Amino acid sequence: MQLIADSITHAYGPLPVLKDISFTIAPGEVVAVVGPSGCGKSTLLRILGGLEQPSSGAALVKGAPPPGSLNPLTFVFQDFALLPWRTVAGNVRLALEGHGLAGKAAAAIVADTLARTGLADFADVYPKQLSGGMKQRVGIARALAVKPAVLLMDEPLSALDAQTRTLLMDDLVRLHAEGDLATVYVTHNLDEAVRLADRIVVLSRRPGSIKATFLLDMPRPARSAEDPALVREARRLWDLIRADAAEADRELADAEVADA
Ligand SMILES: Nc1ncnc2c1ncn2[C@@H]1O[C@H](COP(=O)(O)OP(=O)(O)OP(=O)(O)O)[C@@H](O)[C@H]1O
Repeated sequence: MQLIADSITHAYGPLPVLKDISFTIAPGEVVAVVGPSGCGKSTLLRILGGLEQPSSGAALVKGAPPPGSLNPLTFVFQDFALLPWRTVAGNVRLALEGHGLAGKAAAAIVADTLARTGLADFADVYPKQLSGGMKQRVGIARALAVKPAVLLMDEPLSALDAQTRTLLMDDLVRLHAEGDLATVYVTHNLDEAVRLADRIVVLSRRPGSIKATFLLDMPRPARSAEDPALVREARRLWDLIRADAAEADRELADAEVADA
């Protein structure tokens, strides 16, 4: 299944947010979306996932989702969004219950998903007993349980410390090596983008339009944070974003002063 951003333009009332965004996410691909604060990254992700309708253009799906997919487009958010009164297994099962799946069939999927995400020993633990990294593993497990074609990840690691981020990036690399899962990965963190993405879409400041697209053809499992080629790519990205980011920060600061 392909997910297609087809000339997406969006405004909130008088505020133009996105301008003529087009790209395609193929099976197995990881596309990172980066750009200055407020340029419309999260809005674009919500539109791609069908949570919002764009002012013009469309988010299109072409082809069939993987067999057994309960939710072809599934979100993973920064704040984990776990239910505190449910165990790890209970949180993952919740995603299945939403699709009418219970009993043995659900239990088998939950067990398989927990094993794939390194959570098998934590099935009966409650979220408050888990570190931030483990909580986000549960968030990812819950998303994987419904067998998505495309994961839509909005700053999934930005609440975590650097070490935990590295571990979870390793997890994501492994999960993508298992099959045809595709991901749209919104991030501020250019190191995450160059570690994980096949393609990086760089948005301009608001209204976000595509300023550049970077292709990274190095195999994901072979990449490491210290790799000089990746460090160079991250620097090229930053050079491209820097002026827009500074301007976007000034606009935000001006807006805050005006609000005060
Ligand atoms: N529901 C909404 N109603 C009105 N304005 C909104 C809404 N959601 C977002 N905005 C505005 O649209 C612009 C883009 O927001 P969005 O969250 O998509 O940007 P972003 O690039 O993800 O930002 P950040 O990098 O800070 O997370 C911002 O100016 C924001 O205030």
